[in-house]
Amino acid sequence: MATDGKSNLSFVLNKPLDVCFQDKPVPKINSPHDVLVAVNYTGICGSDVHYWLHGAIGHFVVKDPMVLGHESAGTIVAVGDAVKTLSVGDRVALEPGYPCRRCVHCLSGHYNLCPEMRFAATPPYDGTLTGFWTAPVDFCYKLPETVSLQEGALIEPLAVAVHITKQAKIQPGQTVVVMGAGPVGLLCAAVAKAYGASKVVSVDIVPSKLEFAKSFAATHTYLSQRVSPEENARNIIAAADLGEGADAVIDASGAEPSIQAALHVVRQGGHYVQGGMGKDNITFPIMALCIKEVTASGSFRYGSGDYRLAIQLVEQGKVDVKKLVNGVVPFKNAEEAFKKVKEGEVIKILIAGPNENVEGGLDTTVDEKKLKEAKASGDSGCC
Ligand SMILES: NC(=O)c1ccc[n+]([C@@H]2O[C@H](COP(=O)([O-])OP(=O)(O)OC[C@H]3O[C@@H](n4cnc5c(N)ncnc54)[C@H](O)[C@@H]3O)[C@@H](O)[C@H]2O)c1
Ligand SMILES: OC[C@H](O)C(O)[C@@H](O)CO
Repeated sequence: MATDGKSNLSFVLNKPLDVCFQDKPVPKINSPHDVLVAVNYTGICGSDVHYWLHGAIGHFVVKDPMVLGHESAGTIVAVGDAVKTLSVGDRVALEPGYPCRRCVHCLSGHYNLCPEMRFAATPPYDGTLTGFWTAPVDFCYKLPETVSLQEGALIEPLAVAVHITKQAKIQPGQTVVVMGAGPVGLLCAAVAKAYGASKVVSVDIVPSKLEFAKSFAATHTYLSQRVSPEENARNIIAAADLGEGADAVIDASGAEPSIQAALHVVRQGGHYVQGGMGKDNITFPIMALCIKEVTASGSFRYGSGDYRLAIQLVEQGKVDVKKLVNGVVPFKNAEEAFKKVKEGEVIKILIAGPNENVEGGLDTTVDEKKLKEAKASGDSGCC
């Protein structure tokens, strides 16, 4: 596709709470192994909102204007000379982090740990809320015919959940507790179920989130109380009849009280996974970890095979990511969408576009149907 003269509208964060639209040059295909993708849908992640509000996450500080967004799907509009596996018109989910491929972590298959990772919308790298995005072909995943572009934009958070849940080493029939019922916790619960967990308990401090969790993937829910972590843990175990404790506990909240309760909920010899990000340092119950010989793991983004598995889970109907989408807004309303996420009114909002007239076009079938249903039921989401 000739991109000369094409608009490449991008949603740029200048500094906290200061965003604008900029028409940037369309990126060039710099390697024969790259593809150029017209971005069709992008989900808003908590980290995008955090950068918008605070301009930093930990030591990642926005010093220069940065395009936001990293949960995207789009349509291929051009391919490099060496690309054999994808063609113009293919609909793809974009994996938004590009490792060096040479360091010890990349070579041992843990490329998500690459210290030279260039991750979209993690400063100093621009994100995917833009018209065109260029990426190595092996970080673009063709969507099966039955998977929509909107679902494609949700593959990124689902891949996060796949990676977290892999660390929990869940066996069929085991019991799993997931702390936090935001998008990541909900998806972890769904993946745990898909892995064959017999009980999946969602824990949160917001009743409406638990109601949704029950309708989405949880077999049991627990509304965390302002009591000691030990008491919350006893209550969770009793609420879901977990015997001596859960086989695996995943934290997808990043909240200190939840992490503390988690170590009391997990059974002897069970698995604990830290997926949530929060304060750098917290008080951590080391005696529970030690005496129960709990295996504790961290989980960061996603690695080999996670995107493919995420797409399969959607294709096979094992994780219905569409249910998380409360609304789809046009690109020009991106800031409104960020406000809605900040206000906690939605689980997931997708931003459509900015490209609506490129080859492949926009797949609006899912959102139009969903929006009509939402409007009919009086729940207009954010749109
Ligand atoms: N490990 C990774 O690579 C990775 C990737 C993306 C997001 N994250 C992190 O995962 C976490 C979840 O992401 P999200 O997008 O779902 O965020 P979110 O903020 O939407 O969800 C967090 C949930 O935790 C709940 N919560 C807060 N305190 C709690 C408590 N004491 N007990 C139980 N629940 C509590 C909140 O009500 C909320 O529903 C965040 O910390 C995020 O930073 C990690
Ligand atoms: O899903 C990926 C995450 O949102 C990112 O790692 C972010 O939290 C930090 O850049």
